[in-house]
Amino acid sequence: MYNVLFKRLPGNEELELPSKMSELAAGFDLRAAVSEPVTLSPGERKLIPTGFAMAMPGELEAQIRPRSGLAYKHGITCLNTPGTIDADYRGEVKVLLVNLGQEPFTIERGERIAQMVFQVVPVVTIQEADELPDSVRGAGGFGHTGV
Ligand SMILES: O=c1ccn([C@H]2C[C@H](O)[C@@H](COP(=O)(O)OP(=O)(O)OP(=O)(O)O)O2)c(=O)[nH]1
Repeated sequence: MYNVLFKRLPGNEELELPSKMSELAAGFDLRAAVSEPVTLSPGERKLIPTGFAMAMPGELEAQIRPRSGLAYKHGITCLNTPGTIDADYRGEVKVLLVNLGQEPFTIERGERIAQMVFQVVPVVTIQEADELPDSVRGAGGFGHTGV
């Protein structure tokens, strides 16, 4: 169990904090903190504020992921999915949405636009090496086993 601190940014006191829509949902839904409705034309991308900043334990990251309903029905997704929120980031969490649909899409204040999933990040050290251990795959990749 991890405890994450959320701080509402000024002007967003009434906005609901990220929340799970069911007990076992993996993601906390994020709400748009836009001051007025924002429209994304087809192909357009915009950085949408969430109205909060946070502090999580150092071993965690948070991933910003699209909501499947918005993607399926309207072609709205996160351009940089999954967006990475670093444990030491104290700025406002933002969501980079893009409209891959055929129609303009308008985002209203408070609308659930994406979800945030927390993950433990393994501690990794980088060690330079002249040789790498053999493996069955070797250097094969990018479809070398067939499509
Ligand atoms: O969807 C996102 C992605 C990132 N961030 C914030 C939190 C994250 O910790 C910071 C930096 O993100 P990232 O490392 O992906 O960006 P960068 O392009 O490498 O920029 P930087 O040089 O600031 O690390 O921006 C968001 O609010 N939303």
